Amino acid sequence: MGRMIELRELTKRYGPTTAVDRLSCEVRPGVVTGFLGPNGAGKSTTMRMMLGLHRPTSGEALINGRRYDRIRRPLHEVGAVLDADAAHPGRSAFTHLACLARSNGIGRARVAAVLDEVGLAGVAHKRVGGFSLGMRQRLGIAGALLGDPAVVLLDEPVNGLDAAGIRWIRSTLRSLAAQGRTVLLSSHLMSEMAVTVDRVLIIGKGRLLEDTSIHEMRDRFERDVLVRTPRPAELTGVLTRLGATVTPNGDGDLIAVGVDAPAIGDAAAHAGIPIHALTPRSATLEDVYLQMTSSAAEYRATVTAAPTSAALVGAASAKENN
Ligand SMILES: Nc1ncnc2c1ncn2[C@@H]1O[C@H](COP(=O)(O)OP(=O)(O)OP(=O)(O)O)[C@@H](O)[C@H]1O
Repeated sequence: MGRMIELRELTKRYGPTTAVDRLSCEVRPGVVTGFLGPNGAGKSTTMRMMLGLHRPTSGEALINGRRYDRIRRPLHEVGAVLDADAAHPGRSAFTHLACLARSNGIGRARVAAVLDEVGLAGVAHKRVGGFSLGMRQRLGIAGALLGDPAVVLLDEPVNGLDAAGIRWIRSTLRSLAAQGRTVLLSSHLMSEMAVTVDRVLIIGKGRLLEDTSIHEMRDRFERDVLVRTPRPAELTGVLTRLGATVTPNGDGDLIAVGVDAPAIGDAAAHAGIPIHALTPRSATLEDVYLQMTSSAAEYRATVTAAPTSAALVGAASAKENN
């Protein structure tokens, strides 16, 4: 297989808890993939199995076609940042990386190069204990890049970072992907992911809910239009004849799906029905994600009124029936 991550029916149970449940998917090179799910969904457990830190109950996780424990020089194939505080606070950044490098047969020149790459060259000999969270994250990434690996894994890399730190991580991951690497990062926040990743793997309760691109996710969830009119019954008749699905929203307004705002305006004008407001709306990715994962949390869903549109609820419940 190519240089990528492959999960095959990966499963991890802790006593009665199934943390990861027959997860099968591929993470491709050349793009940034987000591994997304609410707290407790199984992201960390999955990443730890990819890195050979936990043994799967069944199934397997392959990196470039091999299980981690079969990889002879792991740092050269997969770099990981699981915990920003992995470095000893009393050591300097350089010493920390030099120890890591030595155990993998990597020279000191490479240590200096990665420190430069992450912007820590100026503080290479300062104690890690005095580093900010952003600096510790950079150091973690420097460690992950030491062996120039084709696969890079990061667990919640932007957690707690300020805006500049998040921007830096984002552009760093993009350039790593552009170099042809496989980049997987976990998060529980869709808002973070939407601007950073190309593809998303969404999990809930250890199960794969979605494996798609951000673009596809945006496109799939239909838009709707909020319409305010003093003659809702008549307008509903007109729009229904145009093929729209119209539902009252409870505040006296109508929600129309399957027809866009200009068509609604034209049809209303043609019928002589006044329009007081016409608002196209789209479900945000955050809404879509919350809807998806909340139904996973309940396993089988009674789909309750979504915070956004009727179209969104329809799409999400259709998916559950698959
Ligand atoms: N060592 C363990 N022993 C027992 N249960 C565990 C253990 N590790 C994880 N779990 C359980 O497995 C499930 C998945 O946990 P995991 O930490 O992988 O989720 P996560 O998606 O990474 O969540 P978070 O975003 O909170 O880190 C949870 O229900 C958790 O309680």
